[in-house]
Amino acid sequence: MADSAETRKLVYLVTGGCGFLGEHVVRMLLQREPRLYELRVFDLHLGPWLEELKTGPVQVTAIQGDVTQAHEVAAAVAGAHVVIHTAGLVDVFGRASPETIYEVNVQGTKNVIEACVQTGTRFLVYTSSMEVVGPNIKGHPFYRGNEDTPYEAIHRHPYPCSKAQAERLVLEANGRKVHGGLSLVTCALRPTGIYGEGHQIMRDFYHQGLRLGGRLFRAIPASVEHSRVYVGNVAWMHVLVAQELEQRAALMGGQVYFCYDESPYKSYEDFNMEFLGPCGLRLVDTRLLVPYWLLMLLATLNALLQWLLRPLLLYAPLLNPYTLAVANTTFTVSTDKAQRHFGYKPLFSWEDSRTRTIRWVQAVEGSAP
Ligand SMILES: NC(=O)c1ccc[n+]([C@@H]2O[C@H](COP(=O)([O-])OP(=O)(O)OC[C@H]3O[C@@H](n4cnc5c(N)ncnc54)[C@H](O)[C@@H]3O)[C@@H](O)[C@H]2O)c1
Ligand SMILES: C[C@@H](CO)CCC[C@@H](C)[C@H]1CC[C@H]2[C@@H]3[C@H](O)C=C4C[C@@H](O)CC[C@]4(C)[C@H]3CC[C@]12C
Repeated sequence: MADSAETRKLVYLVTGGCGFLGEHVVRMLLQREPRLYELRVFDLHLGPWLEELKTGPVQVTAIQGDVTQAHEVAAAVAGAHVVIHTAGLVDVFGRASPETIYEVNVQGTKNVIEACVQTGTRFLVYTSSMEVVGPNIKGHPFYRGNEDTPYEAIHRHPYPCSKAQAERLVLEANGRKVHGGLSLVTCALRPTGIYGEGHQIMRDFYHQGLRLGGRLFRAIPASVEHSRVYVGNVAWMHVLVAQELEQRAALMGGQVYFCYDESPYKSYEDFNMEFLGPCGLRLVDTRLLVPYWLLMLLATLNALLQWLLRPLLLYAPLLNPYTLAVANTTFTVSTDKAQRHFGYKPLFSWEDSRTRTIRWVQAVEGSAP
């Protein structure tokens, strides 16, 4: 497509644009949205990599800001055509207080919605999560489910509760009149566990394996399957939704879409080994599964230690009763809703996604944990 000033007229805002997913969304927009005139990247912590993007044809505006501050959000949103709201506090490890998680995930999302209404921005894409659905506190499996599969979505943990509340707010806002009299069009994307370049938890597992002499110990039975999705495909879905919302407002407005691709269904650990294996780690003899009661004991002990040590230091290991429950419950998605509604096809094959992630883990090798 011609790269003329006439074709470039849209202003996009990406909140959380310097996070794991946000950075991929930002880069994907620059590659795949030829109508882009200005790209605003809003984050609490701006990445130095943004500088290198400022030399291209699109005006990249870095905005250091906090979604919990309504005036900062309103200033960033004013004049934007589309907002992609990925900013969030992703914490299932007890690093932040429940109040802070709600403040960022729920109040932050309210602020984004109100800013759209006040300033006349019509298109809002929200990054929700599979956790809005499950796994639930009863540990019910969600097997090859889609957006319409009945499931008891009951949660206690602040992260899924906050994402569920925020998603509801976004969907309820669909159709609200914005400044200027037109209607707001919103929708929510629900990624399953995202992986790929920049995935902090993968990095943590890798360093843990190195510390254990190149070994990881299987904790979860291989039969417990999870859906995972490559970050590049999640970013691509966000860009496609943003591009299609105007033309297909009646169909897509107020809808939710799981994020999916061709990544295989596997247990969380077996899936991670697809990348960590080629980087020299091995999962110790599959017959020597750590017994579940022992894991539960360790997880509970970790939670207790976290509570006891809180006045002195932050102790937030990967294993706690909540992460154990999530890891130990099947949650797999099988749907084609995104394809039917806006023509989504994964941009990256499983082989591409795997190769890119392995290359990234190999580059992480030697870097500080
Ligand atoms: N990582 C996953 O597996 C996964 C899966 C499903 C959904 N999600 C959702 O995707 C989104 C992005 O997650 P991620 O994995 O990239 O996390 P991340 O922590 O890497 O990115 C979140 C970004 O939001 C920013 N942020 C946090 N608080 C902010 C605030 N108050 N104001 C402005 N910016 C703030 C952070 O600085 C960070 O750059 C989140 O909304 C998360 O709930 C993530
Ligand atoms: C029992 C441990 C022994 O190896 C393994 C613990 C693994 C857990 C740390 C992760 C298992 C499942 C992950 C979650 C899932 O992939 C989906 C998510 C949704 C998203 O919105 C945020 C991240 C996460 C909650 C993700 C977090 C890490 C796990 C609990």
